[in-house]
Amino acid sequence: MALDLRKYVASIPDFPEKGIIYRDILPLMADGKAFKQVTDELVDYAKNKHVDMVVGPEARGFIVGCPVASALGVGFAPARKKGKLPRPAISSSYELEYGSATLQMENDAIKPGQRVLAVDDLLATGGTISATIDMVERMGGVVVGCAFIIELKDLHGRDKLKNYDVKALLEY
Ligand SMILES: O=P(O)(O)OC[C@H]1O[C@H](OP(=O)(O)OP(=O)(O)O)[C@H](O)[C@@H]1O
Ligand SMILES: Nc1ncnc2[nH]cnc12
Repeated sequence: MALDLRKYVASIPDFPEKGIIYRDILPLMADGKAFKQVTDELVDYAKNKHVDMVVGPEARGFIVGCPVASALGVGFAPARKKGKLPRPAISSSYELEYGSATLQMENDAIKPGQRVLAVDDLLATGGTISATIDMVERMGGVVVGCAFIIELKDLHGRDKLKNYDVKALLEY
């Protein structure tokens, strides 16, 4: 029987700043059955999309994106926080719920025409996933879906993703 994944998300008030309710996926990842169900549900969403590559932003996008890529039998390309990649990289900057940041990808991580699934743990303002999509598209990739465990509806991240197919397993 399917688990109620909401029970595995911890909600922590006033982290990392007063007024933010931090939605913590680590309890979900710590439970093998819940983690597998998340992976299976995201793979199910992606399986008819003919995905060639999965991309995910550092850090929690790696935790969720890697098992999905592996289960789909495709590669994973990380979008890393600035200054971590040793080879030539492209950059994209963005604002988020608490602060701003720059992500980078190796400039040949996606080949022109590749069909890309963007994966992250959580959609808030949409800044992180939009920066990731921006880099994929500048390399010639085609984003065929955006998949999240959690969507924070009040932050309207979906408004930035109007041109994309979006899937979130849980809404807050
Ligand atoms: O939709 P947005 O407003 O961009 O927010 C969502 C992003 O924020 C969090 O990452 P964070 O930048 O806190 O980094 P972390 O994964 O390293 O904790 C989360 O994992 C998403 O990547
Ligand atoms: N409220 C939140 N909880 C966890 N991660 C986040 N990233 C952006 N907003 C977040």
